[in-house]
Amino acid sequence: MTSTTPATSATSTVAPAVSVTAVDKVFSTKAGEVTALTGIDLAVAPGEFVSLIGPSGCGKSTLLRLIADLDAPSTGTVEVFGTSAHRARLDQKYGIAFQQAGLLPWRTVAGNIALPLELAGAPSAERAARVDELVALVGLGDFADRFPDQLSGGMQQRVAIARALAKKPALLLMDEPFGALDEMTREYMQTELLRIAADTGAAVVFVTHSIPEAVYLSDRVVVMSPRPGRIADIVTMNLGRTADRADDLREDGAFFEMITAVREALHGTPVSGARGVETR
Ligand SMILES: Nc1ncnc2c1ncn2[C@@H]1O[C@H](COP(=O)(O)OP(=O)(O)OP(=O)(O)O)[C@@H](O)[C@H]1O
Repeated sequence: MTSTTPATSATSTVAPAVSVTAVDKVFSTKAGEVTALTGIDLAVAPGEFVSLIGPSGCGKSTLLRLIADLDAPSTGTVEVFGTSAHRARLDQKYGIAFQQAGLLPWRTVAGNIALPLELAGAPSAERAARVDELVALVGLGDFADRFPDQLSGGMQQRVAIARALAKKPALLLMDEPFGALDEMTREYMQTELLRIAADTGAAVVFVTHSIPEAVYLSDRVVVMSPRPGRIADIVTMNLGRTADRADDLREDGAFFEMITAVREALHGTPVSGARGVETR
């Protein structure tokens, strides 16, 4: 079942959205060295949706941070669309969204979404047009002038996603973006994210603790094991194109079969390591 190459365009000559090769990450702490990741090889195709799942401390966030160039690997290489992760960050080739929406409270919805465009020096007319497009894309057209504290958690998260998309990145890096939402809002946001990813053609690397969330969203689910963090398995979802997934997929037999497949892959990891993964 393990395949480090993308499920789609495996024979394509187009550079992968993400290419992680022979990566180790060792942190030096006062208590000694912590090997967070070892022997990581992973390629994500353009437009592909890949989730990272695994017990607490297996290195999911560390791997995402290496792809985002927020930290550097100890050995190995990370490339984004064929350039170094560092170059890709400077060129703003990806958008990033974390569990906390991280909005600026003194800026409106439109002001928050415009921020990356302002930082890039986009002319104000172009900025305004793009912000209009983005608030519509995430369904917040009537809320452009509101401030973050006037929005629900789900709406704040949609603003964060719109901000991440402002520069039209072909890659989105998301670390538990829906972890703080109630279950109904979370399911709604999952469906919205698939729609937005399909509309924009962006590849997504998505960290989650939830098996159903990973199964619903992904083309492939990367199952990680802890101490040191490594890829234990990669499970390809046989649920049709992510772009076409509707809410009723969650009640489909094939959906439950895929949940079982991911759960079994996780249970291949040490039993004590299963902490921190939700099966709901
Ligand atoms: N800056 C750091 N300094 C030292 N150790 C770190 C640092 N960042 C992460 N680690 C360690 O690396 C390991 C992997 O951490 P990471 O946060 O990537 O795991 P995770 O799978 O995302 O966990 P969780 O599911 O709980 O968010 C852990 O043992 C953690 O303590």
